[in-house]
Amino acid sequence: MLVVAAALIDPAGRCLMQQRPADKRHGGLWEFPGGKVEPDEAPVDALVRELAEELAIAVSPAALTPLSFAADAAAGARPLVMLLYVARAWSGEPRPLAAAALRWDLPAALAGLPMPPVDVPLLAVLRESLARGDALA
Ligand SMILES: Nc1nc2c([nH]c(=O)n2[C@@H]2O[C@H](COP(=O)(O)OP(=O)(O)OP(=O)(O)O)[C@@H](O)[C@H]2O)c(=O)[nH]1
Repeated sequence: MLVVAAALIDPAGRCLMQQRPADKRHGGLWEFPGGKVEPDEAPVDALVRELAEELAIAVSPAALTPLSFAADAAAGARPLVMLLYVARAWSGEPRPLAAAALRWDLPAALAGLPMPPVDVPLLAVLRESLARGDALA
């Protein structure tokens, strides 16, 4: 299963995380907004679509910068590969259309949140990248 997700970073350097509804897989955990890539869909197009569906924001494909990826091969579950992009520009104010809640926090403050396994190393990469002041993040 290929999943795409975005770290939306605001001008204060805070990252948006959303909480999965209790009745879904990984319910209650905090995740990057995004979702599954459909067959024949380009990953960036899938992410633009998911951000519109989940948050009601418009993001240009050019504003999505690939950051890293991670894989989760947990026993009993479909192997998952997640591609994480960074975005600093979008239009609209993110609204929790699909999530139980949204929160904005500095990546360092997000580290203790309960999140799916693939998100943990990706959040660490994001923190390091932001701390270095990488142009891409
Ligand atoms: N969006 C998102 N999904 C994640 C993250 N980490 C992670 O393990 N996942 C998993 O990746 C899968 C994404 O599925 P989803 O349910 O969000 O995607 P979707 O909107 O396309 O699916 P649906 O329409 O079937 O509900 C879920 O199993 C979810 O638990 C993350 O940071 N963001």
